Amino acid sequence: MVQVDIVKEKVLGYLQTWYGALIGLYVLYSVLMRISQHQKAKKLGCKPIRVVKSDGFYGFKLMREVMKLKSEGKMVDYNNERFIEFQADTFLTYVAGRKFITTRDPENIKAVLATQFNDFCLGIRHAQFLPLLGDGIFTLDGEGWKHSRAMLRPQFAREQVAHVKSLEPHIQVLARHIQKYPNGGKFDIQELFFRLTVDSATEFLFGQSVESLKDETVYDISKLPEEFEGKRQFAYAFNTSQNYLATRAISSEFYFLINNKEFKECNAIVHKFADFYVRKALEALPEELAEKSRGGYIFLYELVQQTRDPIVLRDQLLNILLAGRDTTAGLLSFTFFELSRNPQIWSKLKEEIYEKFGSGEDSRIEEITFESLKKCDYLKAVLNEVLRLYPSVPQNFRIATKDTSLPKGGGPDGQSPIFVSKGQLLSYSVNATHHNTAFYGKDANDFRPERWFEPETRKLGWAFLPFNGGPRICLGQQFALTEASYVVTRLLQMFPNIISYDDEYPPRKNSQLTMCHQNGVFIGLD
Ligand code: HEM
Repeated sequence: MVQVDIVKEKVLGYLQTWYGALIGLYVLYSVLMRISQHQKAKKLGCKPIRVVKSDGFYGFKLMREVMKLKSEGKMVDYNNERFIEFQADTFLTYVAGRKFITTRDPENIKAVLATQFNDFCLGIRHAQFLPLLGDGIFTLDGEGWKHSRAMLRPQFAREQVAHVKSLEPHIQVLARHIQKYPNGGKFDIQELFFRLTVDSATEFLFGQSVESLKDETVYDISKLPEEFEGKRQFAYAFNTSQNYLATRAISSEFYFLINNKEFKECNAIVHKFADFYVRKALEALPEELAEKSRGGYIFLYELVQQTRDPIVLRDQLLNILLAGRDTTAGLLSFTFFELSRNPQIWSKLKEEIYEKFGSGEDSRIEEITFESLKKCDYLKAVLNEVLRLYPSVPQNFRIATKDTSLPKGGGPDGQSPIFVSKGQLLSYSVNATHHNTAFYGKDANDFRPERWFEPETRKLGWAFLPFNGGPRICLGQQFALTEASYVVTRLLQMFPNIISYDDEYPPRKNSQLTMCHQNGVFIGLD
């Protein structure tokens, strides 16, 4: 009894110090929070999450392993394997001391992206991407995002994305690069696709391509109009800045530490390019813009009719460039990677394209339109299958804006709702969903476009989600599919034969902001 009194006295004495009182308050607050969360969870019908993994001391061991796997190009596949290993579609884990809910369950993904859209946000993506992207659709939450979406959505209407003609000059330059490797000589098509997509995207967005494909190996660059100093540096600067953004994203709350001189210089080059063309568009008369748009739809020229604010224009265009460029390059690269390994699929695709649009010298280029490409069923199946096996954004993140729940993952069978507290980090892996045998059968890991003609694949709903879903669904979906379809069609018409020089399967994948091949895609075409 005397002992208890002594301890009591000591604790009270300690609590009378300012730091003691502070700690006491914190403990009290935590206990009250836990009680309140427990009550909310009960009300929402939640049960404890079925699978919890500590992954070494608070996930520090896992983090080390994941960084190693990432550098080897194996992280994306490893993330899929964990669902299989844990026999769970949703689990809780720790990464560097932080609690993390991971899910591949389509019902949970649907809740996060659509039915409970307001319960989740992007978190600190805006701050992480701010130096390059400013305030734009891809990074904003809440009212700012709503406003951006309302402003940009009409620009992606069908007629706008229908312009495939402006792609042809870029394809011609791309073909010259391929012709440098005759008789099926080995080259990296991924590197060329990254240049193609930055060229076509800058033309579509700013009205001026950066023409990164036109280098001295295929072109007399002295003939290139240099409207201002810095245009030729754009592609390199944008790539470099993007890599910094990816590192800032991985660094989570410590993103601000990644802010060196190179990053700042590259951002400045990108901004200088964007500002130059924005200023030109703002200074031009409406009839001049209409004249310039005659050759193809220019996003900037339409957007100046919505806003005259040069910073808004710059930020939104760079947001779209970031969202649309690497994703399309990745889709094209994985498509040629798989086609080169699957001669039967290549032949079947050629048959469809040659029948519809001819081949070689007899190609009927003017017949390749948004509408006619949409009727190429096998081509659509091939692209779907690539997006299934290699979704450009394999894993994505959201943060809970309030105490809420997710429909699945709790209780002994994992079928009950789970509680998600405010501020909880959540990751959803569409890549893991796309590889789940429960939806795609035993051959879920195989590249088989034919599955897209089978009735069960057509009914997948939220189990096939390469473009996201709900209010934040990708705005450029039709644009990307049209561009990819056009490029595939034209390359097949020009080069009837393909060979693969990559023997590693599944391929090593580089997953920064978006996914691509770790070491390039080496093929031969002739
Ligand atoms: C294969 C090509 C593409 C894929 C797989 C893809 C996929 C996605 C995904 C998964 C998101 C959601 C990102 C998130 O919320 O965290 C997204 C958003 C977005 N995408 Fe795409 N995308 C592609 C091409 C494009 C293109 C070509 C454009 C524009 C020209 C574009 C414009 C956008 C925009 C503006 C958003 C933000 C939408 C919003 O937050 O409201 N995308 N895309």
